[in-house]
Amino acid sequence: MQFHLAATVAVVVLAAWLKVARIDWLWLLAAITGVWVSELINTSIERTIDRISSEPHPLAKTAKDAAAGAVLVAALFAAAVGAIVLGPPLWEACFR
Ligand SMILES: Nc1ncnc2c1ncn2[C@@H]1O[C@H](COP(=O)(O)OP(=O)(O)OP(=O)(O)O)[C@@H](O)[C@H]1O
Repeated sequence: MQFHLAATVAVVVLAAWLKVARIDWLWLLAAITGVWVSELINTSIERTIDRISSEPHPLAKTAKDAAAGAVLVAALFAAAVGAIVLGPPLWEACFR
């Protein structure tokens, strides 16, 4: 959660500094929201499974791994959006 908060602040500050277009703000906000929502659901599933039983069980493993996979998918989407939206203007600002 602390990593997500730091990443969110960094992206928002960088996007504001680069003055990205309004439509690009929507992509960034969608990506940030996707990561936060998937992480919150992942945490909820993990805690619920741990509350029910700490015994190893194949279904518990599948549920936790699927929830973690959802976070990974959202993070990959966010990385792609970040690269597409922030990459070119950042390159422009740094090297031209
Ligand atoms: N009850 C269980 N039965 C079987 N496998 C489990 C069980 N609990 C966890 N595992 C396996 O161990 C891995 C790590 O579990 P853990 O609960 O530490 O999740 P985590 O993703 O590391 O959570 P956190 O975000 O709290 O660090 C899971 O991805 C899952 O494969």
